[in-house]
Amino acid sequence: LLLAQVRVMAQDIQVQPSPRQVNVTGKSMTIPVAFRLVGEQEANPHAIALLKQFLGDRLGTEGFPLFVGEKGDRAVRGAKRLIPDHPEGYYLSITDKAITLAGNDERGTYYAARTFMQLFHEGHLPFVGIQDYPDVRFRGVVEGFYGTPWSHEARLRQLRFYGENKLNTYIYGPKDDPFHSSPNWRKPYPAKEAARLAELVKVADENEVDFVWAIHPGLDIRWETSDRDSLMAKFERMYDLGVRSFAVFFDDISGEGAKADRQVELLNYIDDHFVQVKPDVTPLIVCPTEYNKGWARPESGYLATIGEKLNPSVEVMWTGDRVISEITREGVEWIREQIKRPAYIWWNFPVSDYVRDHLLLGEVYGNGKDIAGSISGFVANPMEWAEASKLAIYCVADYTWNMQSYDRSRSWHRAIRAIIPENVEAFTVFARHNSDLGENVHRFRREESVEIQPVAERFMKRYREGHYDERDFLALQDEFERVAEAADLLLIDRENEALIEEITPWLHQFKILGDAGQEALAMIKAGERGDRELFLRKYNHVKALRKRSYELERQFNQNPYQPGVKTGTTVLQPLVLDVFTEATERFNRQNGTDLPLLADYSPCKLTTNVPQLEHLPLQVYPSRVHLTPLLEVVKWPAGGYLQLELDDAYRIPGTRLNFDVKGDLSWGVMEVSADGETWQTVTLTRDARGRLNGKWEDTPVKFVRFTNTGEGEQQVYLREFYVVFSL
Ligand SMILES: CCCCCN1[C@H](CO)[C@@H](O)[C@H](O)[C@@H]1CC(=O)NC
Repeated sequence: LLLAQVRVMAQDIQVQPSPRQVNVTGKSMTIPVAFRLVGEQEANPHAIALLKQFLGDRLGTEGFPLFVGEKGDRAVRGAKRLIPDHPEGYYLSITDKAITLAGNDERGTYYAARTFMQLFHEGHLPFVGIQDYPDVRFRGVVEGFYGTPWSHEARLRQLRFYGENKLNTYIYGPKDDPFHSSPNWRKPYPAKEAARLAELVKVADENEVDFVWAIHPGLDIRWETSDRDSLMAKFERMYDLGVRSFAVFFDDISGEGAKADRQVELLNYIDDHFVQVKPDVTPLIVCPTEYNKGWARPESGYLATIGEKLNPSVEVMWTGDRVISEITREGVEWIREQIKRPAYIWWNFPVSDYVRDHLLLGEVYGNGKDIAGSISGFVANPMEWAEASKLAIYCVADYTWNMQSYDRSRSWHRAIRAIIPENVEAFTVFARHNSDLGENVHRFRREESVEIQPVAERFMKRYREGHYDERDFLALQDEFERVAEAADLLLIDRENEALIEEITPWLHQFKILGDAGQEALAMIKAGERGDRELFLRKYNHVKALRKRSYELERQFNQNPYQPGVKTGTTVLQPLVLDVFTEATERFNRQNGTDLPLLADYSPCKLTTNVPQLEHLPLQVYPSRVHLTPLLEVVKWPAGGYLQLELDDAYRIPGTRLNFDVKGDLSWGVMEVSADGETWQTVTLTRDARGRLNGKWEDTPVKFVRFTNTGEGEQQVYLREFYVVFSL
């Protein structure tokens, strides 16, 4: 046995998530050429399988002893006192005599094995004693977004990723799966989907992940025994497929399905007659209709009913103070009071189904580090881009396992190394400029381009004043070069093809941004040197790049909500536009020319007095304006109006309203006006799919508005509202 000559200190121990207690002697040993497993019969079979697969032919009947087992197993009898008395806790020790992997329970043993595997990577084994356990009981991901559900392969990769990062929960709840939600929640999955779900459950088990199957019945549930029995029957079928963890989602619904006492009656019935009678089913999880503080209405008594009448064994989900929000100590203490139990956090990040043209690749920050004792679970709702979501998921794994030691920047850098080790630098450049959401209906924002932002701001200010600092100019040029390089390096990356496939549209957009930035800066130099020919070359190149960018937006990632491909929207894109505009305006002044600036205006302004619509981004095309549809129920007060002001007077060959609403729309009226004073009503006709269509062929108008002229508040789903205009 050779003592390795390298000293290994605690901070050299690269274990993810960060372990709670690490004691080192400073010494280490070369990796034994052979190991023998002790305890195989009693230990968690998934841990044994993992070790066998990892050690491969190093495993034999002779060799260095590797003791594996749970508290009470013979193989780890000696370590009993050292095993942390916490769910999923473990004790790991490496000495010159033996290695011990001792779990407080089966999952703990599995985690000890995972940690052991990470200690291998430097080619020697440090002499270490680790006592570790997670802060949060249930940790993982809820696939709960609107949009294209993840593919089967993507889900398999996710489950293995969770096993590697000690996440123990995956909640299956894709809103657009018709067998999860309406209309087919009552029906069994067709054979093919059923087989796939069964495979997911198996792979989840192997990775010590609870596969939670969620049902979303609220859109059309009837509070009768027939629907209750349908739901129970569906759960039985999922149980037969191997599912041992269940959830009921009552989010994003209105009407009958939203009644608290009905929901509680059903949930208690499921708990009493299904969860509690099966030997091996984990606690039932519910996502309430009032799932964030912004929507909680004390007068409705909804949360009070949940708190008082729902069986205490049922977990209740919560997204925080708003739908999309940072989770704070104050916030979780508030909800704990209401629901009389710790909340099970559904964190709506990095979900991007309300900003679908953006990638959210930034750091995970803003959540309290002092909330572990007040929550029972923490699951992240990801983007429809499974591989790209791993960045945030990795950080959530770090955060929920050991909150106090969580370091947002260290975790983010480790996440990138874990996901694309061959192109860390390039992906870091890409991710740091693809992290903010832009203006959005939830008004949730994230930092972006943090390092270069002050340089860009200072440069533009001084450039306008006529004396910028050359070092700032060079720093910006360098960053745009890195942007262009990163895009090309990642576009040819073959190591994580699934990831590159997801982000390719954004990589093309990123390349254009890098080129446009360098060329816009070159316009400044050409202008300063009075080199008209060069200036015009660069000017035309930037305009061409802008057009390519615009065409890319029309071609990729088309969806009815936020179609297109946005990148660097918070700092770099505006900087390119500012530099281009300033340089062109100077050129025009110096040369008496009138080179047009880039058309980046928005020909349409939205005004409204309906709170949920206030910050609705518009999708503007050459002759159409779309309102971004909303996934949530919109409460439209009497007198509430939504108004579009066009940039000129147009005819309106077509306008469409698609409010998915119970009953008719007689309470609303659509009008147009040329001056915003006198209004004419537009006749709306309903088409086969229930959508309301109108048009205005008379005198051109500048304003279009829709008003609730009825007596009371209406609740609608704003599925579609667009105006086609023509000169
Ligand atoms: C506000 C209702 C629409 C938001 C729905 N949110 C997410 C953000 O868009 C969406 O991905 C998801 O379905 C979720 C619903 C939700 O937050 N449930 C607890």
